[in-house]
Amino acid sequence: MNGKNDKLTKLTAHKNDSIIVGSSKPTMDMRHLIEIVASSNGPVLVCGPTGAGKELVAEEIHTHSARSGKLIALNCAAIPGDLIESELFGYEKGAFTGADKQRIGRFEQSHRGTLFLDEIGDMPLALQSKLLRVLENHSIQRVGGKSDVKLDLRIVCATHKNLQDMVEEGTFRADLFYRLNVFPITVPPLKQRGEDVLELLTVLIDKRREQSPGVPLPVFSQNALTALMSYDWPGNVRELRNVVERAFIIFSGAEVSGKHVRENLLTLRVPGVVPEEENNAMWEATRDLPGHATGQVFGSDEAILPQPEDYRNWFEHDDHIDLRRHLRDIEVVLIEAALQETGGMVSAAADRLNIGRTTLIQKMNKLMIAKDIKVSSPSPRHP
Ligand SMILES: Nc1ncnc2c1ncn2[C@@H]1O[C@H](COP(=O)(O)OP(=O)(O)OP(=O)(O)O)[C@@H](O)[C@H]1O
Repeated sequence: MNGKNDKLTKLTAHKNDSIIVGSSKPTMDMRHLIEIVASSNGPVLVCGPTGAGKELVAEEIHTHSARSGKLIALNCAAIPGDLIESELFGYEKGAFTGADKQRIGRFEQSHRGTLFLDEIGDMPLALQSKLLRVLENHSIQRVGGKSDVKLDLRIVCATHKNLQDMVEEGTFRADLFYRLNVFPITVPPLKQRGEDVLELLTVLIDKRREQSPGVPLPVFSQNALTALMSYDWPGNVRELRNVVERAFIIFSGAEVSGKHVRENLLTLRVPGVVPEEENNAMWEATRDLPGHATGQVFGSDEAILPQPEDYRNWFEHDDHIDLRRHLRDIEVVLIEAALQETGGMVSAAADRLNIGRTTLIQKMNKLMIAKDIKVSSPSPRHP
């Protein structure tokens, strides 16, 4: 890393033997729980929203256990319901058409190791009772088989669904739920552990750099970091990983500003850049506004701001305007300009904008604007 990203690394990197990145309290608490539970052989239920790191928790539990076997995974949502049984239990030769030789299933593959059943909420009801029996008896029968195979099993399940609700609806067996829920671990959504964002960003940038050495890094400005930290992350760490991916593609070797983050990287929340036609239409429609044609609006001591009334004939130029977006853009530009003018002094900027300091701070938080606005930032490679 170079420049700001170097600083970022020093600020946020921490050394430990965990694959779970993050030093926020919720993450540390979760890691502590994992350490406690890893050494037991009981089932663990990992809950949390999609992309938050449930699979990583399963990996960590296995790594910290003393179990000598492998970590074997099965995603119950990714396999058609009628195939899950043979995937899990394996089958004997001739058990069904196409079973031309014996096959060992995931239960047996995970003997002395850990079986990770992802999306357990998607397991068909009929199989749920079979899983319960395995948990009680510590043995399985292959499909088409007659004898029991004794196994040393450790099961970790994960779900983003609310199993308790499913139990009430009758779509998840209560007895299995209580058997699995002995040791629940909840992976909090990323928005509840905002302090982890910078650490994760550093690690994800490093990982991405390892994949393509020689590609110049995107350099995140302070504003960009502030914007990332104030975002809600509905897609959690997976979404952050996608943001890093996009940053490498769009801003390789360039500085990423807060505006770039809002408009180019967090496209889930803020739709992409204004299409060129929309931009042109905006320019066409405002070129006749007072001051615009003469460059006075931004260029002269006698600048005249466009007046609200001047927008009255907007629809003579275009059929639509995204009002919320337009008003938000004006707010962002003026607040950033005021902060720049006052060297990041919030009270002074609030004076210039004729609003209260608290109001300005609320707006800065909402619009993800940092105090220390950069004077200029290079354009992205492919804006
Ligand atoms: N704390 C973390 N530290 C480092 N990487 C993380 C962390 N949490 C998640 N990731 C990364 O984010 C991505 C998504 O994580 P993971 O697949 O574990 O999420 P999940 O909760 O199992 O999602 P889903 O419910 O959609 O399967 C992976 O690339 C994972 O490596």
